[in-house]
Amino acid sequence: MTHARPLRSTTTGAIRGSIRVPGDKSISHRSLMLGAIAVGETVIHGLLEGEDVLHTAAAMRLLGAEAERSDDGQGGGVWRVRGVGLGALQEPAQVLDMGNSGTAARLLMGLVAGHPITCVFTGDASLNKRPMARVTKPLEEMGARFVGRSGGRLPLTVVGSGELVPITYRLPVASAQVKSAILLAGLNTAGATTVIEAEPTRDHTELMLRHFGATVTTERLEDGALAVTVTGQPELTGRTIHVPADPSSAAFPAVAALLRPGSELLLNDVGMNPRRTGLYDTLVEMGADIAFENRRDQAGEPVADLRVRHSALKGIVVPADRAPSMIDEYPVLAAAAACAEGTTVMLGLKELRVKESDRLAMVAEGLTRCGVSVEVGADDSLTVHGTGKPPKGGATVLTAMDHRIAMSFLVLGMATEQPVSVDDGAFIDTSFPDFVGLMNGLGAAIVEA
Ligand SMILES: O=C(O)C1=C[C@@H](OP(=O)(O)O)[C@@H](O)[C@H](O)C1
Ligand SMILES: C=C(OP(=O)(O)O)C(=O)O
Repeated sequence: MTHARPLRSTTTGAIRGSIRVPGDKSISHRSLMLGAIAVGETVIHGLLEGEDVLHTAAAMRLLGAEAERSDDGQGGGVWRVRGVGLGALQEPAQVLDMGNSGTAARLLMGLVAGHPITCVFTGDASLNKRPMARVTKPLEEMGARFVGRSGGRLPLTVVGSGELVPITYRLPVASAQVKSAILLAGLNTAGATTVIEAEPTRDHTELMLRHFGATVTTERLEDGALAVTVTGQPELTGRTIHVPADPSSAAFPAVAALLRPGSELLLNDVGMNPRRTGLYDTLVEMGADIAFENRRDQAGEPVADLRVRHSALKGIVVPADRAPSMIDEYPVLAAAAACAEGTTVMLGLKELRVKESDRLAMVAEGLTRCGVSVEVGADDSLTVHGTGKPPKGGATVLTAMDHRIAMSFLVLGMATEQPVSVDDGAFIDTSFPDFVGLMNGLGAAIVEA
């Protein structure tokens, strides 16, 4: 990103239409990474062509895989990845730049840790502030080495090994990225590597590893935790993948439709993996009229078409144990809560502090600027007091290089008395290219500020 892109969103009429938001970002990263270490060709339909995923594609090329895009004849792209085989990633001659993406950085550090190569990782100013010790610590226990800045942040150098030792690791934080990094390192490790998670986080890595031919088991332990085990050194074979539409991206047009009278919106092919649908459960509890139609399985992932209609929302308490299944959706939920009648309390949000921005602080600051009464608790809870009337708006919200802060407040601006501006919408391209065009096609009014 070079130049800031201020945007302004103005109260709109109904949000109406039928769209497909871009492909799931988590599944897109994983399809490129596993395709790169499989034997043969992997064909990916519906890959998210956002900047985060394009950084992963560029990194896989530097690590020796081929990854080429061609038109699918329907206005989209088909990606073909020719893998090098497990253990055969090549030492890159350049720094691996992960841009704004925590998923790309952490999963790829796990993958290269299990290879006898040395790689230098960096990211943008946002990513280089984010904690990486949560990944480097277990990987060091397996035998990889890391050299970098104090506090284990990027830029850092990974000295991988083809002779890692398997571990059983209990996650100290509910993080699918940490779980995935350890499982990916365990792929090229003799024996069984196990990750224990007290709370179920997204399981796209497990599902996709099985799809490519690895043996991955998930066992519920007596204390209720899940033990995920990968058997090392599988034969991974190139596959065809159909990436569903991203439920985290669909959340933005969905909330916009809920907030605007007269709205009826159809969101097609949305991924409905139960580890990702906490926001939709929450919105329905708040009174949202959302129909989940045409439920089906698509290449191992559940999918549905969501029909969303304007609804009068009520404030509720969102329990902490729901956080892993909606961890990226709290900013847009807060926008919905600001327009609801009554108070919404969101519990267990400590992890929001270390996303692309400190989302807890940025959401509270932005809502306050828009005239919404909000509190951040000492327990990292977020409380939003909705009045059932449109918030005042009329502010410019700081986005801190965070795509979801930008999109959430542009959605809020569709329902406020006065327009809401964001200081920089450029980072929306990391996860939702053409967000502005798609939303304006539904009836929004987002313009360059
Ligand atoms: O594994 C993944 O693809 C992701 C996991 C989540 O991060 P954590 O695992 O750090 O919670 C989420 O915030 C991120 O957008 C994508
Ligand atoms: C936190 C997110 O992604 P990442 O961790 O990959 O930067 C996100 O997409 O909200």
